[in-house]
Amino acid sequence: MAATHSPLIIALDYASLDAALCMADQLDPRRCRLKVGKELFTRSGPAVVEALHGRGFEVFLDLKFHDIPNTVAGAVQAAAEQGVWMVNLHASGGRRMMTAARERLDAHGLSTHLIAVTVLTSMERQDLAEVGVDSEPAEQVERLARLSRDSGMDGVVCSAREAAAISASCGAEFLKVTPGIRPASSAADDQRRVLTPARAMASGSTHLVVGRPVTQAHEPMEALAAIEDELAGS
Ligand SMILES: O=C(O)c1cc(=O)[nH]c(=O)n1[C@@H]1O[C@H](COP(=O)(O)O)[C@@H](O)[C@H]1O
Repeated sequence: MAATHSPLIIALDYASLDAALCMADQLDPRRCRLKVGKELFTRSGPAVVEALHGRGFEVFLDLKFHDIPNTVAGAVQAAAEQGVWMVNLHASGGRRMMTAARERLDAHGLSTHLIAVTVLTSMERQDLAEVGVDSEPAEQVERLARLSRDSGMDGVVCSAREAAAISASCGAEFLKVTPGIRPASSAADDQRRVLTPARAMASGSTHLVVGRPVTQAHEPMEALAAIEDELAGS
């Protein structure tokens, strides 16, 4: 498998294995990693992970586990045993859930990166209020990032807008995987807390998750190259 130094993770949000592989075949494992999420994995199962590994890509399996500790530990183990580079769970599942997942990976010598989703990048203050969280998103992200670090996570998923504060509190090495990346010319779609690629990296993101700005582009490789150019020039 080609290990890449690129911070780019392209989200393969497709409804079929064929569509996902058609996009993967236009991309280069030396220039990005790929993310497999809920829709694609629910339709195609582990076959998609195998197929992407076979093409040389490192895979972020984004299933955002959130359940009782024993169930999440088992799910994380199952993901890691497929050889994925990264897997995630929801930090709001709490300390015992995250610790159980960490301990399960360690007990089996599995080195998959384990990260926790803080506050989804589609959410604003009003969305948090409706689920009973009376905080600004940045404040809740910070709270969950510290809990994630203390529970043995390798990093968090957050908006790039919160990455600098997390670097300050949890350290530069703590992974900040940031979706909601939008080049200046792209639509925000359903995302709310967005930033451009260059500003996201300058803010301390360690990895950028990019979906539609690349996958919906007429020329996906050109869109990817434009992001690389923006990062190189920043
Ligand atoms: O865990 C994620 O990857 C994730 C967390 C989050 O807070 N927000 C978020 O958008 N994502 C994922 O990142 C990707 C963003 O895709 P685009 O909005 O098309 O760039 C999607 O696959 C989302 O599932």
